[in-house]
Amino acid sequence: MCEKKIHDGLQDVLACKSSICRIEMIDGKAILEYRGYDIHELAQHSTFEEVAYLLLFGELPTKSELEAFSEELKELRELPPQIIGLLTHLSPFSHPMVVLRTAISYLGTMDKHIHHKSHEKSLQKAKSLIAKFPTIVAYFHRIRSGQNLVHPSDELSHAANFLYMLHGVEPTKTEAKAMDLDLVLHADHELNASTFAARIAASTLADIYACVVAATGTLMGPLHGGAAQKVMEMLREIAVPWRAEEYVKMKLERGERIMGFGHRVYRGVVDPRTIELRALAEKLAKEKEPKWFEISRAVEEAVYKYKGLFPNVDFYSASVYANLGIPDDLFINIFAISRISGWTAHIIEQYENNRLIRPRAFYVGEAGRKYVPIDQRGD
Ligand SMILES: CC(=O)SCCNC(=O)CCNC(=O)[C@H](O)C(C)(C)COP(=O)(O)OP(=O)(O)OC[C@H]1O[C@@H](n2cnc3c(N)ncnc32)[C@H](O)[C@@H]1OP(=O)(O)O
Ligand SMILES: O=C([O-])CC(=O)C(=O)O
Repeated sequence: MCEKKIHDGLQDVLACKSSICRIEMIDGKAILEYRGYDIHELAQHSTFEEVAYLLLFGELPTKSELEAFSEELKELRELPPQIIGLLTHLSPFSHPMVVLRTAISYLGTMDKHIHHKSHEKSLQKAKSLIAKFPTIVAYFHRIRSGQNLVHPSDELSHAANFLYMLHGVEPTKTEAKAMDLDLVLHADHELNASTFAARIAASTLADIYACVVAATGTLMGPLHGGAAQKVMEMLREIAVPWRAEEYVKMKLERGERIMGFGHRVYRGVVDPRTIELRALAEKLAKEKEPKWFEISRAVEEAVYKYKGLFPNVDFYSASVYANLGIPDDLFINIFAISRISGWTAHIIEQYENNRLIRPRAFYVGEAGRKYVPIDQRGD
């Protein structure tokens, strides 16, 4: 064991084969593809429903396949009354990500075929989870803020329907498009921590709900999906663009991390999603509140100046969500609403080409100690 190299944080370790998401650095530029399709093209032309289909089935849908898939999702949106009951019983002060993972677990108790892992059954469960995530998040938010539930609309897309259920009014075209684009950009990202957690659980042949709970819990951490909420806290603290440089300098001098910057894979290169999200944040800023985007730009410049780091996917998401009227503590949930499509695609891939994931640790503790009976250990 001693001579073997320890891959701290599993950096650059290839842990499995996958045909879902490709990240490659070519000529100093990052390429990101879902199932071989470039993220910029998907951002420009596709919808979340199309991308979810692509991730799950491996191919872009035909028009009729997309219609059927979208209809299926619509039919699966409503929650069983037991889940609504659960949402009303949970503390309104719980973090909505804790609520989401609790609701997923509860959904598992209601699935009579929880352990079935055939391709067809797993796809069915995946579609149900993708369809229900926005409803869980929107219902909990309305319950905790004492508002009536807004039931899913059959007329609206996945993204537009989420905003409708959350706010109780139909979003404008710009808002619906912005939400949809954000969901497209967050849908998958290879072996990020939450997807890896899902795959580890899947590799034990645990049920899909257990895998998704593992992923949801992992996404919540501030070094992963939790960063977007922290970014918003930072933007609020900075409050005006001219304070950004001084704030960043002070944080870096104290050895603190700036949330929404740095990435395990995109080192010294721009995350392609940032380009799309920055443009989206700018577009919304022109039509709505410009402040968050202006502060974000100033932070981006300062972090590059003092640390040479680029923003990651969580950074501009914050100002996009703020301008869509989404409360700060729902930011991670929005990530999950999108990423459930990637998680389930990876879980299915793991089930179908499985080997238990079980690395080793390099032991650094004491060895071969002699057991001392408790009455001989002193006080
Ligand atoms: C959806 C997502 O999960 S995207 C990531 C979201 N997370 C965040 O935004 C949290 C802030 N970012 C970070 O903490 C990190 O960049 C991570 C966790 C994303 C990646 O961590 P690692 O790959 O382990 O980065 P690592 O620790 O090797 O950093 C390399 C160098 O950049 C610095 N660095 C990395 N991120 C940051 C940051 N956000 N602020 C300040 N310095 C940073 C490190 O201090 C280190 O500097 P040094 O070489 O001078 O010591
Ligand atoms: O890939 C990662 O480590 C984190 C990330 O950007 C994501 O999950 O979208």
